[in-house]
Amino acid sequence: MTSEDFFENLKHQFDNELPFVVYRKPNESEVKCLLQQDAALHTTKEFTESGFVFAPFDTKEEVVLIPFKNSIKYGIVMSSAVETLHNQKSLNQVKNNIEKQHHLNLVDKAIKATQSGHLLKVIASRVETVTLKDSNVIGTFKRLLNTYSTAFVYCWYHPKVGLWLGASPETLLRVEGNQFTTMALAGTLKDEGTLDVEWGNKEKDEHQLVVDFIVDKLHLFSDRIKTFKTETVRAGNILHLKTKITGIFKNNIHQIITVLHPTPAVCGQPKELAKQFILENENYNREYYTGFLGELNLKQKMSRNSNRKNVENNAYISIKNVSDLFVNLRCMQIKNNQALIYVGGGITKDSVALDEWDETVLKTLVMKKVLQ
Ligand SMILES: C=C(O[C@@H]1C=C(C(=O)O)C=C[C@H]1O)C(=O)O
Repeated sequence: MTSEDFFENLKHQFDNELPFVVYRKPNESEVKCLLQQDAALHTTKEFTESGFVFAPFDTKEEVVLIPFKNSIKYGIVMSSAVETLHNQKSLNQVKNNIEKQHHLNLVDKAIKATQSGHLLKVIASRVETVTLKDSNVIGTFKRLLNTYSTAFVYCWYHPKVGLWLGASPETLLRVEGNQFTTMALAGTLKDEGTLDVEWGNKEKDEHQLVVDFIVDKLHLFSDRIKTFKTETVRAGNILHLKTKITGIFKNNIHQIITVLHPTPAVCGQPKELAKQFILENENYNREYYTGFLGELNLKQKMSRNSNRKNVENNAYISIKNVSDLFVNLRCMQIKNNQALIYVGGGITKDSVALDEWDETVLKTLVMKKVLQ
């Protein structure tokens, strides 16, 4: 299939108001899509089905599933950049002062809460609306593909839910058989062209809090947990602190998702207190922002031993369940010719409100860069 046919099929699906998802995993060249053959709203509770999940921030809300069995799957390999009209100038509108003041108030309140109570960290977020001149969604998705090769780039649509696009730098959970990989991604700096940066204590502390939470929770279900060295990584125009964590789990994926999501990278610590603060104070609905999305229970053939000398074992192929879930960050929802861009940052007792505002402005540029 040519890339033209591929995108034409997507457009057709969208025009017919049928659910679909199209995505590319970090550092991969294959772009995959799932075209659901009906307009039904499928959901999952137990995470036992095979499909593509789209989960909201609030765990009380339904998790949407595009089931593999009701869908047509395509994939194309795109080694070189897709042809697009790239709009380099970002839509950096003059900030609405009311919006800014509102966010500063929220951050101030969050700082006070972390200074005076049991709350150690909370993510304060906001949504910024940009009016679009161009409503070509597939074109926007192509620009995302071209711009963010190291991110999980996606466009997800369901007529009963909405249209979302994003370029996430954060893995929630990758599972292959009984092995899992996750990451703590927290701590943000503007990318000034080098990875050799000095992180402040505020960033190091808020990062460590996420690492400790994940390791602590995973110990309940897993063996051989390994925490890798913390590194500085680039995500678009931004740098983050990242720590990879791996292990072997004894239970099912549902339990791990339940303890991980939402992590203190996107909610806070302690989790319930942070969630309560967010639901009471943010004054808007995050919907799927800081939720998660990705492939669930893909059946994948695995060769048991890749050691070439061992010819007998090489012939032994097993089928494994593979899931690859990402946190829904650096994302936007498109509604009535407007892009709703969702951004936030971790607040601790050492946060400075204006710096936190600047961080959210920086994060909006990730999506604004691909809008026209
Ligand atoms: C909440 C967001 O990002 C999260 C918060 C970060 C931080 O506070 O430093 C860093 C990465 C993400 O885990 C966002 O991008 O909207």
